[in-house]
Amino acid sequence: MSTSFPALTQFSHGGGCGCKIAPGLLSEILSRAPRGLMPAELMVGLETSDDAAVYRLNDEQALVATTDFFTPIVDDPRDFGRIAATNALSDIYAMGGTPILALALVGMPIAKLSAETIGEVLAGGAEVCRAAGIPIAGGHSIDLLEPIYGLVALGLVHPERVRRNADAQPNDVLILGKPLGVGILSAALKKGVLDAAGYAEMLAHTTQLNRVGSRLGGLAGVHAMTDVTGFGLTGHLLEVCRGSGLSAQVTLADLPVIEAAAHWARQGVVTGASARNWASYGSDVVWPDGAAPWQQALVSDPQTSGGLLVSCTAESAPAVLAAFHDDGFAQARVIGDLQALANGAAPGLRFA
Ligand SMILES: Nc1ncnc2c1ncn2[C@@H]1O[C@H](COP(=O)(O)OP(=O)(O)OP(=O)(O)O)[C@@H](O)[C@H]1O
Ligand SMILES: [Mg+2]
Repeated sequence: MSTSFPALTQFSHGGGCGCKIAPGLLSEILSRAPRGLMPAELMVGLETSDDAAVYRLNDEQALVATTDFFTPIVDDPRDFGRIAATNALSDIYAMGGTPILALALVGMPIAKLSAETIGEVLAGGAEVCRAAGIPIAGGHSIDLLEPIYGLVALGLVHPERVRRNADAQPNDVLILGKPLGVGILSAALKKGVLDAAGYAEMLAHTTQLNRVGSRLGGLAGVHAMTDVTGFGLTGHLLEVCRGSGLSAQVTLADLPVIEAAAHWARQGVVTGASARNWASYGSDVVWPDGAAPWQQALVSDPQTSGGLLVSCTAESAPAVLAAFHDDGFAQARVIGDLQALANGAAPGLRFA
């Protein structure tokens, strides 16, 4: 961590994916906008809150398009740039796609931050795009009160390898690629109680590219995929359930968890966004009697640059887990499954 730059989180009211507008309010806002055009080539649009738009170019190729930007979640400018870029590319991988190019989105308080500091943020983003094998081919930059950074990301995917969040099938198992808790670690950082090892762990997870998604899109048993970000595991899994018309069961004891995050959550160190997220899930979530409040904070914890959530057949689960493990996602594991809806029941999620 460099010390020669001003601490970036002092400029942000809430960092990373924790500054996303909560799902309930977002859908209310979006419902007020007139419905846009729906060309036949648009394979994935707004309707199921999916990770990216997908537009069929020809029989072999579809364009995947997404954008993500947010305020600083860490103090170090280069680390902030790396995390934001890794997060922005994640939605391409979550559709089964491969990124081809990015544009940078930059808003910075230029009276408070030097060109050198802002340049470090951009260098962090450039480092990640280079690792992902793509150029940053342009962008847009404005003077703003709070720093924001992110990317427009474009990718390609074979139309048959597109993995929506709405195509999960009954009896699929659910596999989560990264452990939960980076939001809790960011709350500990903001409180000044996160040690160097905790910071290193947060950075390791948030800068790990979800590249394995391109490979998973090619596995026949993989029906649906999304990435877990600002709405927490519960929010993004509910998007899968609603889009697919299914109910989910998740076993709390099977969740991969960052140990330091469990420690801080038990002490009550959590983000404000987790309570907002929880409130927005409403009655679609059944919570077991006796489960601890820190576990509730964990399943609603906003994950900045979180893991892929895969819905696949039980037969393909070993191959999915092997792909994750090969790609360095050591803590990927099965966390639950999906079932058809009972007569008249609404899509929902039950924790056990
Ligand atoms: N202003 C907006 N206009 C149109 N669509 C929007 C707007 N803001 C958000 N959306 C859409 O709402 C949905 C929000 O769902 P969600 O946050 O899970 O998406 P996401 O892009 O996968 O998030 P993340 O980038 O954090 O993974 C997405 O489909 C997104 O494209
Ligand atoms: Mg997403």
